[in-house]
Amino acid sequence: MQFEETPLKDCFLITPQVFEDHRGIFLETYHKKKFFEATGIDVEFVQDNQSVSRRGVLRGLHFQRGEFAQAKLVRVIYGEVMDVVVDLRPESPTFKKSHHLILNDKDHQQLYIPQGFAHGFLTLSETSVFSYKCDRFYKPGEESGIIYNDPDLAIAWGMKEEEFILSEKDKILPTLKASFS
Ligand SMILES: Cc1cn([C@H]2C[C@H](O)[C@@H](COP(=O)(O)OP(=O)(O)O[C@H]3O[C@@H](C)C(=O)[C@@H](O)[C@H]3O)O2)c(=O)[nH]c1=O
Repeated sequence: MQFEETPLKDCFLITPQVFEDHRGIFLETYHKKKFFEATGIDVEFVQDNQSVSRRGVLRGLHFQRGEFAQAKLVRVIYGEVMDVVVDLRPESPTFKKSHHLILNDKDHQQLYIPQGFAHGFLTLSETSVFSYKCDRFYKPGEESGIIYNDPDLAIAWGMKEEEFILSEKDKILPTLKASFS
């Protein structure tokens, strides 16, 4: 299992060791001790989530407010997505910076997203199965976000905007400037 900090502070790309034999493959998807030794982050995950999406579905960019902020460990079990994170921690050297990368069921890479980030993903394959761990419980009413096509972030999602399928709440999320001026 390899850990590499992304251009965003405290946000890590994790590449598992994949063991392949005549039966198929095996990989560790989470190892608390290895995670701590590599990152120095002592996180306790309390909720696991899974979503299934079809091509063009864009979920995000989401976060929970204040004390309900969630760190997440995200991965793709099936298919391929463009995953996007934004550092929204005013005290961070990478405040208001975004990072995007492909996650898929071939590389099995994972992204550790600290508290104080917004997160979203776009499904590039016909279907995706997305799985993630969170260190705080879901808190309805404390959800917030940044609009996917924020002019300052100008995220390269890798697909034409006309093809995006969004929830009604994600269509009306505020801009970065409106929330963090
Ligand atoms: C996130 C979540 C949703 N729900 C419910 C609320 C709602 O009725 C239904 C769908 O919720 P949403 O539309 O918010 O689901 P979704 O748009 O997939 O939200 C997720 O997006 C990605 C990008 C994230 O990073 C996650 O933290 C989460 O915000 O599931 C839960 O019961 N528990 C949860 O933890």
